[in-house]
Amino acid sequence: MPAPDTRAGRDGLTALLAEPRRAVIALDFDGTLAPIVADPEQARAHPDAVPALAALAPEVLSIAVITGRPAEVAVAHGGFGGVPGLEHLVVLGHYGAERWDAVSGEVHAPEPHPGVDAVRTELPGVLGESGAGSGTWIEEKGRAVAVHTRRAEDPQAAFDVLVDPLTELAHRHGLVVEPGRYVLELRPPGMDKGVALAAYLAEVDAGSVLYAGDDLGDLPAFSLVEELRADGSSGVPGVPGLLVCSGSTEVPELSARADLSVDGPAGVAQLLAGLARAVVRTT
Ligand SMILES: O=P(O)(O)OC[C@H]1O[C@H](O[C@H]2O[C@H](CO)[C@@H](O)[C@H](O)[C@H]2O)[C@H](O)[C@@H](O)[C@@H]1O
Repeated sequence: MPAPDTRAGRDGLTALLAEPRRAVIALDFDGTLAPIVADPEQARAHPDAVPALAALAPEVLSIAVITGRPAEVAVAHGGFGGVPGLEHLVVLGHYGAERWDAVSGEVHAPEPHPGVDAVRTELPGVLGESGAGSGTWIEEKGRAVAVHTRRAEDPQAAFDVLVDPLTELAHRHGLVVEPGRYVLELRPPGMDKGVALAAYLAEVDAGSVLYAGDDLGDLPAFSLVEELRADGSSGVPGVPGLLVCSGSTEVPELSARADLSVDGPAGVAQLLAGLARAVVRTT
């Protein structure tokens, strides 16, 4: 097991290993469990990720995937359905607005936000006027739409020219812009990965948490874990936590906040497998 760089992270890992049956393992999907690829349709979980999750799951309180993807898409691309060991997996999709659980195999979701239809109609015109250029394309996500620039000649330049017009379009229809790795998503407000993780940890009465992510959309979950463990410093029992960055050169903000950085999805899978071995030894 690699040692976390911070005291708080080492405390989080110690708590997790001391009482694994009270630990929640929460993970982002793209860039954390699945390597980044140019076409989101082709993204799949790293081959070592699901076996590691399946080995770890029976030893901990629960495992949750918290993703910007629609829940069903993450389940399909992750290959999470029907896996022995993952019978209680939960996938919180659309930043927590949707929920799939392996027990029922069903997705629960709120009513669609009317602003998404309006944005969908206007988006091609806004993109055409923006000067973002070829290679910029729209991902249809049902409850949201995302504009990707990874395939543009200059992905960062295309991203930069889109920020203002897409923010204006989103706000005009009551939506927010979620920036990510060469992607700007226009989605309903009111939910983020911190809100989703807080509700989930309370629901299962977690005694510790590990959160792993790679992108800006994971920062609210990082903040939540930081808040929960800081509670312990004021005399109120806090929740120990370990923040893991699935490292890339694209998002330095995450590694700066993490207790432990690993080498992308391969490193995350290796960490999960190491945790599984460690908790089996201690239980
Ligand atoms: O919360 P996540 O699970 O990290 O999902 C966030 C976004 O991920 C996807 O885009 C990212 O992955 C693609 C496939 O590797 C890559 O092509 C793209 O550049 C990345 O930004 C997904 O397509 C988005 O809908 C999600 O919002």
